[in-house]
Amino acid sequence: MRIDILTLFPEMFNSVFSESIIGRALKNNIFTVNCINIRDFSEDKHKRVDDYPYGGGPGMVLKPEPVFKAIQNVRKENSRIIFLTPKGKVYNQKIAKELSKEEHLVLLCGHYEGIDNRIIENYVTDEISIGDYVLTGGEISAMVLIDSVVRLLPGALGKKESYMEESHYNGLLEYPQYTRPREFNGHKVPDVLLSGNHKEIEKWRIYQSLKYTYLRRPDLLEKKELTKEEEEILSKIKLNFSN
Ligand SMILES: Nc1nonc1C(=O)N[C@@H]1CC[C@H](O)C1
Repeated sequence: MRIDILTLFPEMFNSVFSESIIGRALKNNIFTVNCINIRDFSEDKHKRVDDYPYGGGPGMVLKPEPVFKAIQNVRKENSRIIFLTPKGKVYNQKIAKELSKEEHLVLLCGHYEGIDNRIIENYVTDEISIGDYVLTGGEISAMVLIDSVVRLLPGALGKKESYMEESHYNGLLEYPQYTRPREFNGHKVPDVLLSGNHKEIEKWRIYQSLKYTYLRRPDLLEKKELTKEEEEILSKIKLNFSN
């Protein structure tokens, strides 16, 4: 997978691409990435990339020409041109999985009050929001998208870092995790996890996953096709936790 990032602040991405799992995936050529400064495509002698909004109002708007030139400079036939914006569809693991199968992602990071709408209407394929809040720029949203997509690419996660059972992967919240020591500040690890009884451990994990999802994200349960066993466990949970 190739990822091109169109941004006014390419330096913001340095640590993301040099550290941890994403840094290692890059080093191992699991994906390639290129940060492009939109300002390099401004033909204005002052390298301006923004201007006042037509119709008045506060703030500035990203001009269409430099953004268009930057997009044309990187786009390929089947590129997904993704504009990060609070007005987009809210990002989730399902979208991450879908994007992880693409060959080429172009991430357009907004700034100021936004971007000239003619770019969105005519050249953007996807508008994605990472949540209902307003950031100062789209760069952090782009980092969130890259992290969640790259970790799904074959070979990105090492043997130890399985993602098969993580929250929002199988549609439910993940069960609680514990590691050594067995007792910490008087708090013990649940006995079942020390029992070596994998059937019981699996049952405990399904129960915990359904419990957390029922209590914190019942909306995920509505979308999830539960097995008969999961339905039975959920009925017990509802009895135990019905307030
Ligand atoms: N929430 C979000 N999900 O993706 N991007 C955002 C976001 O707040 N973007 C900023 C809005 C104004 C500035 O243009 C950039």
